[in-house]
Amino acid sequence: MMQQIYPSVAHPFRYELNKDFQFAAAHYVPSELAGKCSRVHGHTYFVNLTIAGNELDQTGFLVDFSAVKKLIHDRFDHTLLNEHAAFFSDEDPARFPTTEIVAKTIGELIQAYLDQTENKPKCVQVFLRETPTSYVVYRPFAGGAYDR
Ligand SMILES: Nc1nc2c(c(=O)[nH]1)N=C([C@H](O)[C@H](O)COP(=O)(O)OP(=O)(O)OP(=O)(O)O)CN2
Ligand SMILES: [Zn+2]
Repeated sequence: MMQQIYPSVAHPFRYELNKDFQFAAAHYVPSELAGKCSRVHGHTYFVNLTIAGNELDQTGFLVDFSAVKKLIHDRFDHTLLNEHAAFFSDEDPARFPTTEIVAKTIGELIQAYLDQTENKPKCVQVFLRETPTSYVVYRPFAGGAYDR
Protein backbone atom coordinates (compact mmCIF):
# COMPACT_ATOMS: atom_id res chain seq x y z
CA MET A 1 0.00 0.00 0.00
CA MET A 2 1.02 3.60 -0.39
CA GLN A 3 3.60 4.86 2.08
CA GLN A 4 4.25 8.29 0.71
CA ILE A 5 4.33 11.82 2.01
CA TYR A 6 1.52 13.90 0.52
CA PRO A 7 1.40 17.67 0.10
CA SER A 8 -0.17 19.23 3.16
CA VAL A 9 -3.15 21.57 3.09
CA ALA A 10 -3.58 24.52 5.44
CA HIS A 11 -6.91 24.60 7.28
CA PRO A 12 -8.23 25.87 10.63
CA PHE A 13 -9.68 22.61 11.99
CA ARG A 14 -8.68 20.67 15.14
CA TYR A 15 -8.86 17.21 13.61
CA GLU A 16 -7.55 15.96 10.30
CA LEU A 17 -7.69 12.43 8.94
CA ASN A 18 -6.19 10.96 5.81
CA LYS A 19 -7.37 7.88 3.97
CA ASP A 20 -5.40 6.12 1.25
CA PHE A 21 -6.99 3.67 -1.16
CA GLN A 22 -6.82 2.67 -4.77
CA PHE A 23 -9.14 1.65 -7.55
CA ALA A 24 -8.59 0.27 -11.02
CA ALA A 25 -10.39 1.96 -13.88
CA ALA A 26 -10.20 2.58 -17.60
CA HIS A 27 -10.70 5.91 -19.31
CA TYR A 28 -9.93 7.93 -22.38
CA VAL A 29 -9.67 11.66 -22.88
CA PRO A 30 -12.03 12.31 -25.81
CA SER A 31 -9.93 14.89 -27.61
CA GLU A 32 -7.41 14.45 -30.40
CA LEU A 33 -5.25 16.95 -28.48
CA ALA A 34 -4.83 14.28 -25.79
CA GLY A 35 -2.63 12.13 -28.07
CA LYS A 36 -2.26 8.54 -26.85
CA CYS A 37 -4.59 9.31 -23.93
CA SER A 38 -7.47 9.58 -26.39
CA ARG A 39 -7.32 5.77 -26.67
CA VAL A 40 -8.96 3.62 -24.01
CA HIS A 41 -6.38 2.65 -21.38
CA GLY A 42 -6.34 1.76 -17.73
CA HIS A 43 -4.79 2.96 -14.48
CA THR A 44 -4.56 1.92 -10.89
CA TYR A 45 -5.60 5.24 -9.38
CA PHE A 46 -4.14 6.01 -5.95
CA VAL A 47 -6.24 8.30 -3.80
CA ASN A 48 -5.38 10.17 -0.62
CA LEU A 49 -8.32 11.99 0.96
CA THR A 50 -7.80 14.66 3.60
CA ILE A 51 -10.85 15.35 5.77
CA ALA A 52 -10.91 17.88 8.60
CA GLY A 53 -13.33 19.19 11.20
CA ASN A 54 -13.75 20.38 14.75
CA GLU A 55 -16.30 17.83 16.01
CA LEU A 56 -16.31 14.03 16.17
CA ASP A 57 -19.40 11.85 15.72
CA GLN A 58 -20.95 9.59 18.38
CA THR A 59 -18.37 6.87 17.56
CA GLY A 60 -15.48 9.24 18.17
CA PHE A 61 -14.77 9.37 14.43
CA LEU A 62 -14.31 12.42 12.25
CA VAL A 63 -15.67 10.06 9.61
CA ASP A 64 -15.35 6.30 9.24
CA PHE A 65 -12.26 5.57 7.10
CA SER A 66 -14.03 2.63 5.46
CA ALA A 67 -17.13 4.66 4.54
CA VAL A 68 -15.23 7.22 2.46
CA LYS A 69 -13.20 4.54 0.70
CA LYS A 70 -16.33 2.53 -0.09
CA LEU A 71 -18.10 5.55 -1.53
CA ILE A 72 -15.50 5.97 -4.27
CA HIS A 73 -14.13 2.45 -4.66
CA ASP A 74 -17.51 0.76 -5.01
CA ARG A 75 -18.61 3.25 -7.63
CA PHE A 76 -15.55 3.39 -9.88
CA ASP A 77 -13.45 0.23 -9.39
CA HIS A 78 -13.21 -1.86 -12.58
CA THR A 79 -15.34 0.50 -14.60
CA LEU A 80 -14.86 2.72 -17.65
CA LEU A 81 -14.97 6.22 -16.19
CA ASN A 82 -16.35 7.74 -19.40
CA GLU A 83 -19.50 5.64 -18.96
CA HIS A 84 -20.42 7.40 -15.70
CA ALA A 85 -22.71 9.89 -17.41
CA ALA A 86 -23.68 11.51 -14.12
CA PHE A 87 -20.11 12.77 -13.77
CA PHE A 88 -18.30 12.61 -17.11
CA SER A 89 -19.05 13.44 -20.73
CA ASP A 90 -17.37 12.91 -24.08
CA GLU A 91 -18.88 16.16 -25.37
CA ASP A 92 -18.13 18.70 -22.63
CA PRO A 93 -14.40 19.33 -21.94
CA ALA A 94 -15.30 20.48 -18.42
CA ARG A 95 -16.49 16.90 -17.80
CA PHE A 96 -13.77 14.87 -19.54
CA PRO A 97 -12.37 12.25 -17.11
CA THR A 98 -8.94 13.84 -16.80
CA THR A 99 -7.00 13.45 -13.57
CA GLU A 100 -8.05 16.98 -12.60
CA ILE A 101 -11.75 16.38 -13.19
CA VAL A 102 -11.74 12.91 -11.59
CA ALA A 103 -10.09 14.46 -8.50
CA LYS A 104 -12.74 17.21 -8.40
CA THR A 105 -15.53 14.63 -8.83
CA ILE A 106 -14.15 12.55 -5.96
CA GLY A 107 -14.03 15.66 -3.78
CA GLU A 108 -17.65 16.53 -4.59
CA LEU A 109 -18.89 12.99 -3.91
CA ILE A 110 -17.09 12.86 -0.59
CA GLN A 111 -18.35 16.29 0.50
CA ALA A 112 -21.95 15.39 -0.41
CA TYR A 113 -21.63 12.40 1.94
CA LEU A 114 -19.96 14.42 4.70
CA ASP A 115 -22.71 17.05 4.53
CA GLN A 116 -25.19 14.35 5.59
CA THR A 117 -23.26 13.37 8.72
CA GLU A 118 -23.95 14.77 12.19
CA ASN A 119 -20.57 16.48 12.59
CA LYS A 120 -20.22 17.64 8.96
CA PRO A 121 -16.44 17.60 8.40
CA LYS A 122 -14.89 19.00 5.23
CA CYS A 123 -12.95 17.27 2.48
CA VAL A 124 -10.06 19.73 2.24
CA GLN A 125 -7.82 17.86 -0.21
CA VAL A 126 -7.97 15.11 -2.81
CA PHE A 127 -4.61 13.76 -3.99
CA LEU A 128 -5.08 11.58 -7.09
CA ARG A 129 -2.19 9.71 -8.65
CA GLU A 130 -2.89 8.39 -12.15
CA THR A 131 0.56 7.00 -13.01
CA PRO A 132 3.87 6.60 -11.16
CA THR A 133 4.88 10.00 -12.57
CA SER A 134 1.61 11.96 -12.72
CA TYR A 135 -0.73 13.21 -10.02
CA VAL A 136 -3.14 16.03 -9.24
CA VAL A 137 -3.99 17.75 -5.96
CA TYR A 138 -7.50 19.23 -5.73
CA ARG A 139 -8.37 21.56 -2.85
CA PRO A 140 -12.13 22.18 -2.77
CA PHE A 141 -11.92 25.04 -0.27
CA ALA A 142 -8.97 26.89 -1.75
CA GLY A 143 -9.37 30.42 -0.44
CA GLY A 144 -10.66 29.26 2.91
CA ALA A 145 -14.45 29.78 2.64
CA TYR A 146 -15.54 26.62 4.47
CA ASP A 147 -19.24 27.52 4.62
CA ARG A 148 -19.73 26.89 0.89
N1 LIG B 1 -3.02 17.62 -17.13
C1 LIG B 1 -3.23 16.35 -17.59
N2 LIG B 1 -2.40 15.85 -18.49
C2 LIG B 1 -2.57 14.58 -18.91
C3 LIG B 1 -3.62 13.79 -18.39
C4 LIG B 1 -4.49 14.37 -17.45
O1 LIG B 1 -5.45 13.74 -16.96
N3 LIG B 1 -4.26 15.65 -17.06
N4 LIG B 1 -3.73 12.50 -18.78
C5 LIG B 1 -2.90 11.92 -19.61
C6 LIG B 1 -3.04 10.46 -19.92
O2 LIG B 1 -4.36 10.04 -19.60
C7 LIG B 1 -2.04 9.47 -19.25
O3 LIG B 1 -2.76 8.46 -18.54
C8 LIG B 1 -1.07 10.00 -18.30
O4 LIG B 1 -0.06 10.59 -19.05
P1 LIG B 1 1.51 10.61 -18.76
O5 LIG B 1 1.85 11.15 -17.41
O6 LIG B 1 2.08 11.34 -19.91
O7 LIG B 1 1.87 9.06 -18.73
P2 LIG B 1 3.25 8.34 -19.10
O8 LIG B 1 3.28 7.10 -18.29
O9 LIG B 1 3.36 8.17 -20.56
O10 LIG B 1 4.33 9.38 -18.60
P3 LIG B 1 5.93 9.22 -18.41
O11 LIG B 1 6.44 10.63 -18.51
O12 LIG B 1 6.43 8.32 -19.48
O13 LIG B 1 6.15 8.67 -17.03
C9 LIG B 1 -1.83 12.70 -20.25
N5 LIG B 1 -1.73 14.05 -19.82
ZN1 LIG C 1 -4.99 7.95 -18.45
